Amino acid sequence: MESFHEVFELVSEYCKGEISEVAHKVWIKDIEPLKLEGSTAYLGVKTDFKKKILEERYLGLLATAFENVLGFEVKVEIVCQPDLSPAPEPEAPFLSKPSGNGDYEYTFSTFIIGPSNKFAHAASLAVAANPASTYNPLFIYGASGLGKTHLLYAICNEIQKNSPQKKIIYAKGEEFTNELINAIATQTTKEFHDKYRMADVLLVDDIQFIGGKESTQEEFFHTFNTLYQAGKQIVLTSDRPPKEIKTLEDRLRTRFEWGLLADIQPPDFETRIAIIRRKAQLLGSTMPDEVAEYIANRLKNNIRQLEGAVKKIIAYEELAHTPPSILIAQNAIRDILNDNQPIPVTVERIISEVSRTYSVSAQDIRSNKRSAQISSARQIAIYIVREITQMSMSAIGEEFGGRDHSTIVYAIQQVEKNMQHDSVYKETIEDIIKNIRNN
Ligand SMILES: Nc1ncnc2c1ncn2[C@@H]1O[C@H](COP(=O)(O)OP(=O)(O)OP(=O)(O)O)[C@@H](O)[C@H]1O
Repeated sequence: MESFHEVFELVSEYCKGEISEVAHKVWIKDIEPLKLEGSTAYLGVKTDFKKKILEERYLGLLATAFENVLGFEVKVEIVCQPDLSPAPEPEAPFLSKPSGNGDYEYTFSTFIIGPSNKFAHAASLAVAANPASTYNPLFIYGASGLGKTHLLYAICNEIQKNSPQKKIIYAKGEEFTNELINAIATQTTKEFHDKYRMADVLLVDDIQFIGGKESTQEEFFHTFNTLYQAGKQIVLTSDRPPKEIKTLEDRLRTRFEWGLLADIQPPDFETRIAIIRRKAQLLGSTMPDEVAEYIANRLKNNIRQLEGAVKKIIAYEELAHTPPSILIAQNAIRDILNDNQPIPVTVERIISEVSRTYSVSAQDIRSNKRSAQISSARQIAIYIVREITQMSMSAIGEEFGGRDHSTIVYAIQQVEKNMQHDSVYKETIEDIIKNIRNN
């Protein structure tokens, strides 16, 4: 029989499907499976409070999960043992420990190399082998779903494997921003500084999201300098190169360009085929050549989509006992393309991005106030709404304080005119549109 730990892993997995991710993380994930004696499972927790909550709310779920996994009825006993197994302090904590996507780990060995990504791959390998001594910072950029996060995690995993004592901190640009805002609100900015500035390796995914946010950029600037001067490695990813993140301050842009910029392009046909085959293999199956070619000819720009198609086809194979065929691939691809329809952008989202960029409140943008700064931000918001939504002029007017059709047309013409004469103005608007679309 498998060890009780393994049994409990399956129990925990079962529970995960039944309750929210947060509840699972808080109440179930950290349970210490102690022993199975007869048909009683003893589960350890660190505090009386946890024991109480588990007993009140989750005993039934745990019992059902055990029964499901083991095939017989199990009585669950929660034991509070604060001293017997104190929570070990991790040696080198990740902020949010990156691993993989559930099917496989994001490591160098699961990354397929082709002409489109070999430069970024080689640079990542070099950084992982010798942090802070080759390329610093390493800045990886490319469109969505092409493997930036995979490479970032691979660097993390490799450094952690070779030097477990190193403190690796991983965050998304958005998380860095939100954490800072929380720290400011709760007056814990010192803890925030300490946390990031103690890193031996700092990896920030989707750094473009700090663009336009003044205090975040300020904070990141100091974090960057502190780490860089102390000889620590920094790795950043973005959907575009630094010079195209128009709302990024120059002092950050130049720093991001100090090290190495490595781009990732969409994979060519051979690489797409290799990826399809490898994904099928990782899922314990094989993809017939004609099906692999069929997929590779239709999904060209996004590896996440290729992977999604392979997963669907193999799930179908397992559930319906039907081998992969072009017909099944056709359905899978149709589903993937439908699933990936962009979420419609709301006026609220546009206004909030404009408000952030020009430091004008969303309320003022929607109002009738006429100061130059507010009017200009409002005109830009109107222009962007017209550019990227299907709304009619009068519906847009409604959103912006009940303005009439001609006022909206006037605002759009003003912006178009300004864009022709002022390249910074134009690029900032393009940047805002990219952020809205990519979020
Ligand atoms: N070269 C590759 N070999 C194997 N798998 C890959 C490769 N590139 C991407 N993938 C897989 O494709 C999926 C999407 O990749 P990833 O999340 O790294 O993309 P991304 O560039 O970070 O996208 P986004 O900007 O949307 O976050 C992942 O599951 C990843 O493992």
